[in-house]
Amino acid sequence: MRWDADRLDDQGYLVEADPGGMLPVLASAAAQVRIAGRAVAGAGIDGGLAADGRPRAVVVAGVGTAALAGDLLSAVCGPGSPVPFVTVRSFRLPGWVGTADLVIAVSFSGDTEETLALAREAVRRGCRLLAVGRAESPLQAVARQAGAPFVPVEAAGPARAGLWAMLVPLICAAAAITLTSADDALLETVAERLEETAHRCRPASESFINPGKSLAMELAETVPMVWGSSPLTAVAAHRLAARLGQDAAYPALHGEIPDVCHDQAGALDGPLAARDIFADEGARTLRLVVLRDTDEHPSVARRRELCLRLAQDRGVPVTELKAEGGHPLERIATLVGLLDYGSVYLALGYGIDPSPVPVVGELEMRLSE
Ligand SMILES: O=P(O)(O)OC[C@H]1O[C@](O)(CO)[C@@H](O)[C@@H]1O
Repeated sequence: MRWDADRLDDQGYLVEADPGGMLPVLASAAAQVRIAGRAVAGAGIDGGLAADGRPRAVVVAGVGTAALAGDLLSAVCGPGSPVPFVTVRSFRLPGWVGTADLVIAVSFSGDTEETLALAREAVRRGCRLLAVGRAESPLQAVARQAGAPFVPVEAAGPARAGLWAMLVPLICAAAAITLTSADDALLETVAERLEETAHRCRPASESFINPGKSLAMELAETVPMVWGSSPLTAVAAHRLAARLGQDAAYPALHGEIPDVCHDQAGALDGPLAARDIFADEGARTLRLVVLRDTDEHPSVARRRELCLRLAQDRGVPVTELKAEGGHPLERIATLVGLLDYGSVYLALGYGIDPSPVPVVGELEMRLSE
């Protein structure tokens, strides 16, 4: 696999190399937000959730992108939330989860083993349950049997492309129990932000003005360390690493400042950061990608600035992206919209079809043997 930036401006190639249509699917993010908003209204979850009052804790049960939606829910509701949020991404609920808690089982397919196990366990324990997933899926059957509310997920492409379809119901559910604010106007603002990014990152827009293609060109041939400067942008960092792994078969480290400074800053003095004077240009592979939030703790902002300087002092290349907007959902949209394009363009620049993840398919096949 060879990186070739010229591929990104070859319109014929971008269609041919993307048979699963990941680029058009990315462009449908805004539509996903609007459709999900209508699905929530149609499911009538607001009244039911509000009538039962606030739970003791909100537990989001899911894996992969669904779990990431749970992390985003927690970050959007913020550290001031009177109710704790926990994302469970395996087969068992923690022992303390019980009748006073709301378990939200999320699965794009509605047919993922871990999530179904968690949803069934929540029912057995008498927890309040909300399910979000594909219509007529096994997850919907669990909800139906338990008499629990269900929000259908409608989106094209693989699960990772359905982030907005899964996240919007979670945000609306949290709003129904007054843990965040979210109304139609906010969803429309988020949709417009995603539309704007899709326009700027559209395949026909040339690399030199296309932020998605520029990001891919910066990431190419580097090992990215992606650091968020708030809990919200740290989830965006995780999102980029997850998408790179799935779209582009590409590794990336991620974390949140300040914690990540303790764990990963050491790499700035490591073998991937050092310049090999005997090698060609490509020898230095580390890149620091910093995802800034508008809402940063002052001590975090100071560490962010200093870490950027430490990287620059060592000649390690840096990419800095900043979230925009007021509401955290809007801010995350401005970052994730762009990062998703960067990841898909990176795959295409390497000649990789961004839709299938063959090794995960193989894992699932072996598990079913
Ligand atoms: O949202 P679902 O359908 O439960 O899938 C969970 C995860 O499993 C995968 O489909 C495969 O690992 C991921 O892409 C996805 O995030």
